[in-house]
Amino acid sequence: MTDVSVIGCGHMGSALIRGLDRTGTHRVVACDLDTSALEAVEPYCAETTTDIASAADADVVFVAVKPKVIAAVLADLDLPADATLVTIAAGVPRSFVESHTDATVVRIMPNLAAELGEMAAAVSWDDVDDDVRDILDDLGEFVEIEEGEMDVATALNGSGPAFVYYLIGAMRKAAVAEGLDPDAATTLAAQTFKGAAETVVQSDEDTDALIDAVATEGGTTIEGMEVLWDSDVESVLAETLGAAAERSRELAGGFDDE
Ligand SMILES: NC(=O)C1=CN([C@@H]2O[C@H](COP(=O)(O)OP(=O)(O)OC[C@H]3O[C@@H](n4cnc5c(N)ncnc54)[C@H](OP(=O)(O)O)[C@@H]3O)[C@@H](O)[C@H]2O)C=CC1
Ligand SMILES: O=C(O)[C@@H]1CCC=N1
Repeated sequence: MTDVSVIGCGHMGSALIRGLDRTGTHRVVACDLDTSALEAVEPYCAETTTDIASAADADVVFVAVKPKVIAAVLADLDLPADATLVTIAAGVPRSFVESHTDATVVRIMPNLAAELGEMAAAVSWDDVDDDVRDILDDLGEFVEIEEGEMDVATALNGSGPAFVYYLIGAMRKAAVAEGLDPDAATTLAAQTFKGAAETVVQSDEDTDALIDAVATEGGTTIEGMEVLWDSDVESVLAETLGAAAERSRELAGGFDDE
């Protein structure tokens, strides 16, 4: 049983809280200034509080507020050296957080699938912290990266769910335009992404080989793939990730002199 607190119970903080509740192996204190945010997570945690001091008494403290308020939150948060502070804020360097706390700082980029135990997270840290490792295992999959790679990870797995929602929506829309029932199209589009993602995770083959397996000679898939290969979809996706990563770098720039 690890004592965890989550400061900031908005979209990402509440996803972490709900995800941790699924495992039943953590005692979670939720902290937010907004009482309606606390009411929403109350069923999933041991305690809710508007008092940041009550959230400081935990082994692992997630700071899940927006980058623009993190300095104010850190100023009010007094953690002992044996605590671990997990920062999830896009673009906020670990060194900035370290300069405002005695706790060990771990920087992660999570995503909203934490709520379902299907999070993809990128983590940068010096020493492996077993409590944090166990928590991340409970919430999904994580990879360890250098902090310099955090901007691209933020684009890929942090912002990524939004890009994937867009792609699912676009395929669904196209199927409906071709005459499919909208509810059927939603199920088939979403489950196709889910199944394809699981195949990539479980297969030893690369995505080109997996495409070959779908594309029967003289069949339907190759006709669609020819359109994709001739299009600028690949460069549009590169631009999409590039824009998100660039914004992460810009946010980091705001913490250079602090
Ligand atoms: N959303 C996502 O998918 C992801 C977000 N992140 C990171 O997570 C962080 C939070 O993002 P997100 O959840 O989207 O933002 P939200 O605005 O949804 O949540 C932030 C919460 O923090 C609350 N808050 C503000 N100030 C304080 C304070 N002083 N003490 C306690 N709580 C406070 C806010 O209240 P109020 O609304 O009243 O200001 C709000 O409820 C960001 O740093 C973001 O970069 C990382 C990965 C994915
Ligand atoms: O959009 C954002 O800034 C946050 C970080 C990654 C996902 N959401």
